[in-house]
Amino acid sequence: MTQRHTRAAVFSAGSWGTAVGKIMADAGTNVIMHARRGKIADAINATHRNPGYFPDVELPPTVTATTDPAAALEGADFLVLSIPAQSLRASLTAWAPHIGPHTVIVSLMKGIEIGSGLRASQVITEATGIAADRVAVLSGPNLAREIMGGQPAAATIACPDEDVAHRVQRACHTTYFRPYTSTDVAGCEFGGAVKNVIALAVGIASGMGLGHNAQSMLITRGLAETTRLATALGAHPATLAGLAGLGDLVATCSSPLSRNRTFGTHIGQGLTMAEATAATRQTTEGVKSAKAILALAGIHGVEMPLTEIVSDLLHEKVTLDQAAAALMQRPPKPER
Ligand SMILES: NC(=O)C1=CN([C@@H]2O[C@H](COP(=O)(O)OP(=O)(O)OC[C@H]3O[C@@H](n4cnc5c(N)ncnc54)[C@H](OP(=O)(O)O)[C@@H]3O)[C@@H](O)[C@H]2O)C=CC1
Ligand SMILES: O=C(CO)COP(=O)(O)O
Repeated sequence: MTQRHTRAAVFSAGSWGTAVGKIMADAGTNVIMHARRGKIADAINATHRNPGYFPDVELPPTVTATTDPAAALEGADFLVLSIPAQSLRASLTAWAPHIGPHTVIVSLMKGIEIGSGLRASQVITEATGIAADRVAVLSGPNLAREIMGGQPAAATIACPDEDVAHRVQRACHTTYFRPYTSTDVAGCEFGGAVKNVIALAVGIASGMGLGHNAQSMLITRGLAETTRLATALGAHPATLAGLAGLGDLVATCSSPLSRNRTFGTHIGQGLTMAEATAATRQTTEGVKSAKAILALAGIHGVEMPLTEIVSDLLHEKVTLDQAAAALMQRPPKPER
């Protein structure tokens, strides 16, 4: 008897969805991408390339595409979700009726929902009624463009059910992609969401012409405030020192491939929010999540001075010089 191939439905065919679709196909899974646009789905089927995001990279033949959510989800072992975090709840309302009773959900999203303050995995369980132990999170230093080029990378896969995390790990393990497992879902998700805000801060500093000392200060103090928030909300501090915390923070804050860092650079160079938004074509989660993260910090009494100043800059409440002065002139304190 021939063994049935594992099947993954990847929603949607943007940068990271396409890269994870390729990883899973390279790991031996049959992948079906759900694209919003028929043009993208048709091109993937006809040319094995995604012309909207990576026209130069050939996808394995086991990657196909559709615009029909029911067809994509039929018989899926995994539903991989990779859309902007703020659109997740509304999208799930349409997709949830097609999710099978045993399908494992894998969230790739790095954002906090405005209004509810929920992490993506929490939005998924709330919007679909699926139990948390069927929802895994994949997070780490994973710039999609590098991974599409076959460059080595690692990530953390977190799920309260270790067996589920191991299943996802097996489905994503390739010669160039090395996933580790964890049960600390909150730690992974806060690491991923807050680092986008810190990458905005580092981009702003870089755009202002500030040097590596200033950028390292922001990365390090950014990690301190990420850890404060995450641990106040139940995360393990070690997770924030791992791939989904420090690892992702370093990659995103250092690389010109990061959309968040690049957006920050535009702001630091003096572009208005409208101009920076117009210059950015892809998802920039930190811009939206800053507000939600700050609200969470307020509720839980956690000090997040960098997130606060980035949020003020994004809402054009302070100038760049005022923001820099406000951070440097905070009262002296012990390092923690
Ligand atoms: N890119 C990266 O390197 C990484 C990204 N991530 C995270 O992955 C998530 C997705 O980001 P990424 O793939 O980069 O974003 P992209 O902007 O590259 O792609 C977004 C995808 O979502 C679709 N989409 C956009 N708006 C909506 C909406 N309102 N409803 C439903 N679908 C929508 C887009 O469709 P269409 O093409 O038709 O517009 C596209 O397929 C984010 O949370 C990000 O933080 C995590 C790790 C790495
Ligand atoms: O999360 C990422 C890398 O791990 C991608 O970062 P950007 O969304 O800033 O491009």
